[in-house]
Amino acid sequence: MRILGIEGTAWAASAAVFETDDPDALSTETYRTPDPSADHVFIESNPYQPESGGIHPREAAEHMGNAIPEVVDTALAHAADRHDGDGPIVDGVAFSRGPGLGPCLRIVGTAARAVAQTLGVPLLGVNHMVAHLEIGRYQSGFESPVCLNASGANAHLLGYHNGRYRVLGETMDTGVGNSIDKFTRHVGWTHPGGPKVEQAAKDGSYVDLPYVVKGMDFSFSGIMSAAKQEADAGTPVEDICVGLQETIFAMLTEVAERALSLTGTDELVLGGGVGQNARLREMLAEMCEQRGAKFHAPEPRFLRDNAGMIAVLGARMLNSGDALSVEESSVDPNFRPDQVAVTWRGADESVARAYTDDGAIRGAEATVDIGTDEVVKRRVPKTYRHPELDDRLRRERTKAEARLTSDARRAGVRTPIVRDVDPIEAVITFQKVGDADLAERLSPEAARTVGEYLAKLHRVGIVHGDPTTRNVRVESGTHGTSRVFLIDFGLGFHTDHVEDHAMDLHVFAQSVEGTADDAEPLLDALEAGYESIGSDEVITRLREVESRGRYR
Ligand SMILES: C[C@@H](O)[C@H](NC(=O)OP(=O)(O)OC[C@H]1O[C@@H](n2cnc3c(N)ncnc32)[C@H](O)[C@@H]1O)C(=O)O
Ligand SMILES: Nc1ncnc2c1ncn2[C@@H]1O[C@H](COP(=O)(O)OP(=O)(O)OP(=O)(O)O)[C@@H](O)[C@H]1O
Ligand SMILES: [Fe+2]
Repeated sequence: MRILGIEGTAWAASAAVFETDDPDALSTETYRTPDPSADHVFIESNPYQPESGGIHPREAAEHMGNAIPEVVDTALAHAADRHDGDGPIVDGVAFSRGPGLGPCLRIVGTAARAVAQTLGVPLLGVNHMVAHLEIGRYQSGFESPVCLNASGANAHLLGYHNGRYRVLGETMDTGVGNSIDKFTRHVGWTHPGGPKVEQAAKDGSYVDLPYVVKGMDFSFSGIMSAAKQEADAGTPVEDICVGLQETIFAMLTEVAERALSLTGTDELVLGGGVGQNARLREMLAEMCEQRGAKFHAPEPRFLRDNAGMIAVLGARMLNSGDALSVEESSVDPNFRPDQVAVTWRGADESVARAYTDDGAIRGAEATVDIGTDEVVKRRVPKTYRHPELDDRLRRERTKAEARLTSDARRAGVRTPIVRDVDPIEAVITFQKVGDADLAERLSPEAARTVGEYLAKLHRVGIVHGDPTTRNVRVESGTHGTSRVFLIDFGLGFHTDHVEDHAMDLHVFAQSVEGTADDAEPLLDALEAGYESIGSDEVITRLREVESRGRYR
């Protein structure tokens, strides 16, 4: 099978030819690790380089108008060379349908339709974000990994469940590459800034910057303002670059680890242009090695925007009969990865794995030894993090967790009793509570209680910070009654901000959607529980958080 791919969502005008002698490796029925020697990928790209500032949509579209026909011609000439005579020179034309800049996407769509019609072959509309993560999954042969996409306009964690890619966590403001590029513009460097930050960081020393994760979500705006202020105050820019890399990439590594811990999977793949950064890859590889997980990052030509990843996913789509008619092939600048009906994967595959509790649990942050009536939680040093950052986080979180676990109980929420705290060693001894994590015992009744608990916390100005289905314990009593406990307050803090309260609900909802078969009744119960005690304003804000398009 031979597929032409076309990419042009923002800066890379790119065309590719993907050819495989092993089409079985594309299919879900004969699932197995692809044989890399059976594949051939040719990529021709022409990047748009803004003369000053960031990407200008109009200039980018002009670039696509000139460069797309050229790269497509080059790729088609290559396909013609490899063709042995019968039938059309490619079996299908795959193109980036979105997300991206509208004017650029329209040029890509027009080119793809023209080639597909001329050759009389199927048209394949690819979601660019799903392509960023499927390339790593295809190459690695991993069955059901957590996927971290670290690209320019986005940053998110995805896992496949029930026929779709679920967003397990994502940026609450700008994409990771765009955030870095904004800082480099501030200090007068040309676009793109990411590679320059990586280079400059080689000569700098670490400076502290704000570190913001909320469950598996995160945000970059605070750290970026702080970085700009440091630059204005005269801190050497190389030092800020070290601080930026250490902080941002530790955040991404932490949320990736939390997603592994939540889903129980032991496979991680990386995608997106920021994935070319060696320090990010090093942190992820180290984290995975330490928890016995497998990690795969594609080579740089498949990480940055490229048509190779579009062609490879197009081949899988064609293989599952997932072609588009010309009439329904319009582009979509806001195409979210969780909107894609995934036809090329088995309906019962899932990122969520059965959980084994063997007496010592490895969470995202800590190791937890489970005794008969006590548990000991140790925040062991994370060697992927800069030692200063690691010390700070372990100490702060241990103190916050001990204090908030007790504060929450006074607010009427069931939590384990704290028996001992050692903030220096970052160890807490708790009463053992519950007989399973909520992830194993999902029920609308328990979800309702979680809603009530969060409302009680918010009423006294406490945010949990990480209320996932693994941070709720359930104890079954006689006659079908059960008691519910909240644990793991390490990311908690005190605030009355509606946004932070809504984020607690959002984090819980995402953890349910990523792993439950029927999330709807659980989420309804969560909200009903919350509304019975908490403020409507928070639910209204939750709707807003959920609807935020993040492709800016
Ligand atoms: C929608 C689509 O157009 C968009 N594409 C995109 O953002 O291009 P991508 O190639 O995935 O990523 C580009 C970003 O990747 C950053 N980047 C490139 N090399 C880097 C490096 N060595 N270290 C850090 N960032 C790097 C650049 O600064 C830039 O912000 C996306 O995937 O979000
Ligand atoms: N007090 C407790 N009683 C019973 N089980 C507990 C208790 N505390 C923790 N556990 C078990 O240990 C697991 C990990 O604990 P915890 O969530 O506190 O660690 P973590 O490393 O912070 O995890 P993450 O950051 O991934 O949520 C829990 O999911 C739960 O199964
Ligand atoms: Fe991209």
